[in-house]
Amino acid sequence: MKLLIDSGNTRCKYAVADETGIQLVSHDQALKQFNLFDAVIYSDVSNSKELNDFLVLAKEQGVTAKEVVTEQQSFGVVSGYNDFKTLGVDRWLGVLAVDLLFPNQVCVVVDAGTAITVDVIDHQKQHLGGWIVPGLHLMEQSIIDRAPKVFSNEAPILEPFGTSTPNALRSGVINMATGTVEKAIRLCSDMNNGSVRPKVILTGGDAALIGQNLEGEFELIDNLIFVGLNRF
Ligand SMILES: Nc1ncnc2c1ncn2[C@@H]1O[C@H](COP(=O)(O)OP(=O)(O)OP(=O)(O)O)[C@@H](O)[C@H]1O
Ligand SMILES: CC(C)(CO)[C@@H](O)C(=O)NCCC(=O)O
Ligand SMILES: [K+]
Repeated sequence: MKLLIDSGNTRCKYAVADETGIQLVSHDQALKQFNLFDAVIYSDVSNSKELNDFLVLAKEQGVTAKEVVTEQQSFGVVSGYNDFKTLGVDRWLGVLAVDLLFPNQVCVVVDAGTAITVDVIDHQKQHLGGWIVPGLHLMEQSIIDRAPKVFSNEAPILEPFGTSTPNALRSGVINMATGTVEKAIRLCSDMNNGSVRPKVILTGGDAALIGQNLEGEFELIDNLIFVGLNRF
């Protein structure tokens, strides 16, 4: 049984993997079950303390800990970055996950967390590169911090066009995100003579919200990064 750890920008997430599949678990559950694991597989974009605590524990108990990092090529998937090491490992894991789940299909992978990232893989396992934009929370907060009259509230409502400041802000940032994803889908279709709509895979804390407002089909895969980690 393996413990998978995704150390993100805002928080660490955990999953347990065995023959039966991948199960998301809390920090406390991971800690409590630690003696059951024979390996820890992790990725880290932020040098988190929480992750480090688990690495210390693994060392103390003689459990192998393997860090997954970006490579020029993994499982036949080729990075689209000029300097492959600079691609975020969370993005690479998302690409490796869709390669496993949807082999030889053009996929647009969207990870909506602190940042929103978009990555594209073609039908020949070639990663084409992607986009990095601020996450929903970051978009809202950056304006609130800089414009004294812009504010949000507990439950802003999405409207076609916002009729209050909180609704205008929320509706605006959601459309920033969905517009970005829809543009990526369109670019991919155009690259295939408009004949193939890519498969669209959403993950991350804000994936559901973006999905609800996105045109066309998509798949929501909460544990996508862990599917990638579990390949190692
Ligand atoms: N408990 C929570 N803590 C932080 N963000 C949350 C939480 N619940 C929902 N969110 C939303 O999820 C987004 C963060 O998503 P996610 O959890 O994927 O982020 P993350 O841990 O920062 O991931 P990463 O750092 O890998 O991008 C925020 O923009 C926020 O709107
Ligand atoms: C873009 C983020 C912050 C998304 O979590 C992460 O993938 C990262 O730190 N990437 C490094 C820069 C890059 O991917 O080009
Ligand atoms: K992430």
